[in-house]
Amino acid sequence: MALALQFQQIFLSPTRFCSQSKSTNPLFSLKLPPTPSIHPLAFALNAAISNINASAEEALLPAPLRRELMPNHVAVIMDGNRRWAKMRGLPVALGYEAGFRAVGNLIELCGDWGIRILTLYAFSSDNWFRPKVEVDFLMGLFERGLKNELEHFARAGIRISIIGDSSKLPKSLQNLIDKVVKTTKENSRLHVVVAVNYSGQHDVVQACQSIAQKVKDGIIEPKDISSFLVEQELQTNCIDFPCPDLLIRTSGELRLSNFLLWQLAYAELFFTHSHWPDFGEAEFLEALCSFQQRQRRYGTQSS
Ligand SMILES: CC(C)=CCC/C(C)=C/CC/C(C)=C/COP(=O)(O)OP(=O)(O)O
Repeated sequence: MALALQFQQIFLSPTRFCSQSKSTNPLFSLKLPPTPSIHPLAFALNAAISNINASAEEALLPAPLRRELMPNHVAVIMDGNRRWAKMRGLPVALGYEAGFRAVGNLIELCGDWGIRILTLYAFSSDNWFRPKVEVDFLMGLFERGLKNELEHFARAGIRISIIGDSSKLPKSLQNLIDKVVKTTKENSRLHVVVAVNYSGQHDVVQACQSIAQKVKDGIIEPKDISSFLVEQELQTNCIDFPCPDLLIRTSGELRLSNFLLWQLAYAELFFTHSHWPDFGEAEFLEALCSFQQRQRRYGTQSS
């Protein structure tokens, strides 16, 4: 335990979820009038500021990425935290800690690169069957992370939502989740959706139950049930783009593990052998470049 603590102090010093947000620089949000000002000097000045504005926006995106092809919504299965720890002879808890830091880096990159929604699979409804000490550690990590970063989320324009059945979580975590969700709900730079005690099958089942109830109550008729209506009833209805454009799964497993089963119908998939704690900027860039080279046809047109 002492060794673990020492490692934590040396290698896992607390980092902020997001560093100083580049997009909060007033230059980036400066709105210029659509028509040139009357005085030529003012016009030249406006044009110069406009160029700074444009180049600054572009500078946030690494060279191979094209802004118009960026995914709106990225979902991630953060697999391999325990394997990462075991490979290094470390306690599992340190794998989760390192995974948590990788989350912070990814949130920062998504904010900087203009991704609108990031959905993270933090705890599946099957994860309760893990050793109690591990589950307790994860619950503590979620609580500590949310508490420490709340102020920072608020400042960095990050909105937090939770999907899954949070009624089974420790009461203190439930209360904190309510507070974080309320405090950040007006933020619009990046929407981070954390799936905790989540099951994709259960999400579809609860949507069916809700629709069945509406039919029973005479609010709708069976013929009114459509894909659109089902989507409204899924837990991801809290976000602007409910269906992810890109799913990333780390650690070499090629499966969905009950994550966003309906919502991933047309997502592009990116799998990597890296364990989640090792997933950083270079690999995220690779995933996005791969995404930008895909032809998304939604089963309709030929190429
Ligand atoms: C607040 C927040 C979003 C925190 C994130 C912390 C974090 C990384 C959680 C992931 C938990 C989890 C069950 C991962 C699955 O991989 P695994 O650990 O089971 O790895 P394994 O496949 O090697 O066993």
